[in-house]
Amino acid sequence: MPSQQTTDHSPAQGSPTLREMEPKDQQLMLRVLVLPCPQVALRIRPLNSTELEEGATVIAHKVGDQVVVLMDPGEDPEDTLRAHRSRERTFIFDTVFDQHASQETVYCATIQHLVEGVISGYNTTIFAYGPSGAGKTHTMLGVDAEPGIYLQTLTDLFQAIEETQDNMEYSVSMSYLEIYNEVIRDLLNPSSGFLELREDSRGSIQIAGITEVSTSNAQEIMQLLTKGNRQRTQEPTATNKTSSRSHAVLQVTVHQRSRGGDLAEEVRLGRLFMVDLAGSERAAQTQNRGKRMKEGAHINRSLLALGNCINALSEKGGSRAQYVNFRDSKLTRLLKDALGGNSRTVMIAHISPASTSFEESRTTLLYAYRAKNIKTRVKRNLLNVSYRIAQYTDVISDLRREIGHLKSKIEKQDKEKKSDPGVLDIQVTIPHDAEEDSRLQMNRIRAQLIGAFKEQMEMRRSLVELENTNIELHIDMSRHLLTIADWEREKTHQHVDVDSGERDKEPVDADGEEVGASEPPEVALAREEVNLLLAEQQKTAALKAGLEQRLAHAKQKASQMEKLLPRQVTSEEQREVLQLLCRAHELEVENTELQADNLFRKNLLCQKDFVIQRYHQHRLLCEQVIQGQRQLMQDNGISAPEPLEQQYRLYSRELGEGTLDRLLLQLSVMSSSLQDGPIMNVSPPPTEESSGEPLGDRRDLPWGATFELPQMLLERDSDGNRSSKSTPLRRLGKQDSLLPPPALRILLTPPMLEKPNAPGAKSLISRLQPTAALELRTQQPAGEMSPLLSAQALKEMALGTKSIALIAASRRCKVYDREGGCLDSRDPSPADWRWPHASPSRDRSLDRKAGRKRSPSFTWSLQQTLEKHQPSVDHPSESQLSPALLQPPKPAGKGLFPAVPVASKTKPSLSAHTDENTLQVPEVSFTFPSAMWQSNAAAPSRPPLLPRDIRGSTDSRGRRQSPLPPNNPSKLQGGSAKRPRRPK
Ligand SMILES: Nc1ncnc2c1ncn2[C@@H]1O[C@H](COP(=O)(O)OP(=O)(O)OP(=O)(O)O)[C@@H](O)[C@H]1O
Repeated sequence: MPSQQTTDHSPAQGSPTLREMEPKDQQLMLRVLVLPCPQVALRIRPLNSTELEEGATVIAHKVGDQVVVLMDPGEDPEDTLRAHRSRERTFIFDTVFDQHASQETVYCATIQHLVEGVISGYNTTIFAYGPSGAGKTHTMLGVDAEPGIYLQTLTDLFQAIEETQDNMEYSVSMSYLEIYNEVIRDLLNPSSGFLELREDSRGSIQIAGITEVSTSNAQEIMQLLTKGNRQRTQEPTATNKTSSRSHAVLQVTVHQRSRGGDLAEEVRLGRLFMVDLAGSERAAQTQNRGKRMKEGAHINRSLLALGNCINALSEKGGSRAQYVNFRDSKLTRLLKDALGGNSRTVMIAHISPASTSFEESRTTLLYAYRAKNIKTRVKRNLLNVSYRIAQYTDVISDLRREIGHLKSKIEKQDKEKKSDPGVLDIQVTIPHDAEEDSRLQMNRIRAQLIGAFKEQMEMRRSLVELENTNIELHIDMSRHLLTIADWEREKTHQHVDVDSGERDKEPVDADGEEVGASEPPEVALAREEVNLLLAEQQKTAALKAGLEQRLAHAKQKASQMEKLLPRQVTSEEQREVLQLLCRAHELEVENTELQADNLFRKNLLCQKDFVIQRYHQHRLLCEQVIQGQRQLMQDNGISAPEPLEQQYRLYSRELGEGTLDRLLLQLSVMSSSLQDGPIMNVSPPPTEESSGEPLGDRRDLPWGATFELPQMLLERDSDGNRSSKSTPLRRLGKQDSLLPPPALRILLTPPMLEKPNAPGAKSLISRLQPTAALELRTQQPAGEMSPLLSAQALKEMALGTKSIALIAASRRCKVYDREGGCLDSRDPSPADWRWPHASPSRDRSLDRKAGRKRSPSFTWSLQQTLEKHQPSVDHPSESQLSPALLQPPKPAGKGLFPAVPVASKTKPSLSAHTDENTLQVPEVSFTFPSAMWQSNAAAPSRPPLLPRDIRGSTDSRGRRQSPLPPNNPSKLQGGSAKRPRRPK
């Protein structure tokens, strides 16, 4: 019996649903959760009356939650000749539902967990597939007593929206269409005729002229759907009395915008497609004639096109490996994103259990099974996010300049008043109606000035917006240029292959034709788009130039008005106007600073999200490559050299421990906290009095950012699960919690500051750029705060920067040297297991390398921080880390490569594990060894951090860690309590 293996992508049993999670965790999930391929479920409907009348037997059997066995009714059990060629098939899906499954069960197991993603800006597609009469419309639409997926999804969607409505502004719109005989009809406005499909500049599919109805609740949508459904083409066929002869697509679009007067707030756009496909059918069986037959042919053609796309996409390498012809039918064009692009997709295949439907069921199962191998790349749709912090810094510096100018004017007036008391006398002698006139004139001028000021601000904002548009166009253009470049490269490769006599390896498209000769349609489209985008860019540039001219003119007018002031108003009134202007400018500066702050944060998060996504993709690719190569080596009996084997074991171990996943999780936690906490303080630097601490040490900190590590970060266990009850001591009770968090790398890209020398901008710019030092504060348990680091301390740390991994590696080697071969007989020779970069010369070269790679960012060892702030503890990092840290590595399972001791988990960065190529995230890196969390800088008398019961505990993979005497520093440090020298 051929069994077809698949991986399980169904939601983990017992894991909390998004709604049950803490809000921060929700955010985390929504950012990190990526479904690598469609979730495919199967639903088997009950036998219907016709089938029973025909005497059909049940041949589709659900086995467990994921397996279905389809028996061949034509098989003769007595036929020994065919005994080994059974047509019985076993298929594994993410979920299998039998005739007893309720609508709710189907919904909860397949769709529910994706609903929250839609409101966070992810695209989601649900489609029902199967032969005619298999139950697709029943699953999607349902009946009043048992509503289907449409209503349940929408109810949950609106509920989720309601729950987050305080912070977000939503607008939901829907459209409902059918594809009948390859034409698109608007089911909400059937009189609009046939509609066209178009691809916008972002590559997403749009339907020109479709009716978009704004709705506010699920019931309203259901009413519209019922109305639309009446318009849907339905006819009785031999297999179904109410057969849908078209593909119906319900599209719900959720626009989400953060509340508040943010200029360039984030706008998320989530699209939910719910597709009830027309039933596939066999012409011979349906006995359709004439119109019905033509419909059937169209349905089958579009489903065939869909099948071809599924086949092409599920080939190894997916859409990159071979050309996927989405353009073959309207259906595939519409579902392009759902299948191979940016969408979380759920396919629910339907079959009848009847023996009379064996062929349909078999082909449906094969079809659905193929869909499981499709890979999609899911990303969140974020719009209008401005990255132009530099623009804001310009505006701020302009405003600051104006404030300075106005203030100096006021001061000048004050001086004049003091030196010429006659001014006062003049004022006193002003007659009453002249005073009234003057007041009116004053009001007029004040109104004019404020109007001019507002106008200027509007123009400045529009300029920022235009600049953003420009950037978006630029990004779009890069995307298309990349498509073209990819194609050109592919073409070159093809030529090279042809030249080297590998012509027969040329890729073929879905129809088996060679694609080497002609350009694929998306490349042609990309070329068209580039031209359009160029024209758009020119238009934007012209608009920008016009606006800049108007702004310059407005500025000139305002300054003329200011000059006229002294002639038109009395000195006291003029003072008032100037003060008012000053105040207005100050408020605007504050406002703009807040916006810049907000943008900076968003920028940071976006970049981090992007890095995570890319990194995740890269990691998956590496895993595939490694596994593929290992398989190849195994198949061909090639044995890898020992060092390579060692590295592979280390790699597998990392994978098992989920180190990288934890890293991703922590980054996401960090970003959640960044969203809440202050990131940068753009207000003027604190004075000595206001900050309450001497300025001496901080004056030279150009970037006064304060980072607070979220408590949550400290309260995560090794699996990333949050434990609200965990306390430092409680955590100590758990071996895993002793594992120090992996390196926390925060990507901080200095904003593109176009005019760094502009007066006023300089201070903000310097604060935006993490170029010199950071004030680092960790949130200690039980409210203890480690002291802020002074600039001097930071400088020292920066000077003495060493990768903690190098220190740890070097220590291990030293300990090994001191212990002089105390490894057991299975241990390889020290040279075998010693970390290659443990030698001082190697250290130096690595350090140089690291320094080169990371410049101008900083990696500093917090161990030094501890040393600095904990002078009474002889060597905090060693006395507080697991004793196993200081042990020579023990051999792993089979004994060739040493088990990485607990200490190795203190190695904060990927680069610390091996000296092979590592993934570097250039920019600012913080390394937080566990000692940081476990130290008590303020109270050196704290009891030893490693309780007795932990010392002999097991590691995360269940291996025994050898215990070491806790209070035998001489043993720990090779007979000397001296601090080991750092590698140079
Ligand atoms: N799980 C089920 N439980 C009870 N009845 C069902 C179930 N699935 C389908 N049915 C019934 O079977 C009949 C045909 O179902 P349905 O119209 O949903 O099929 P379909 O796949 O949409 O067909 P077509 O492609 O021809 O439109 C309907 O009367 C429906 O009520």
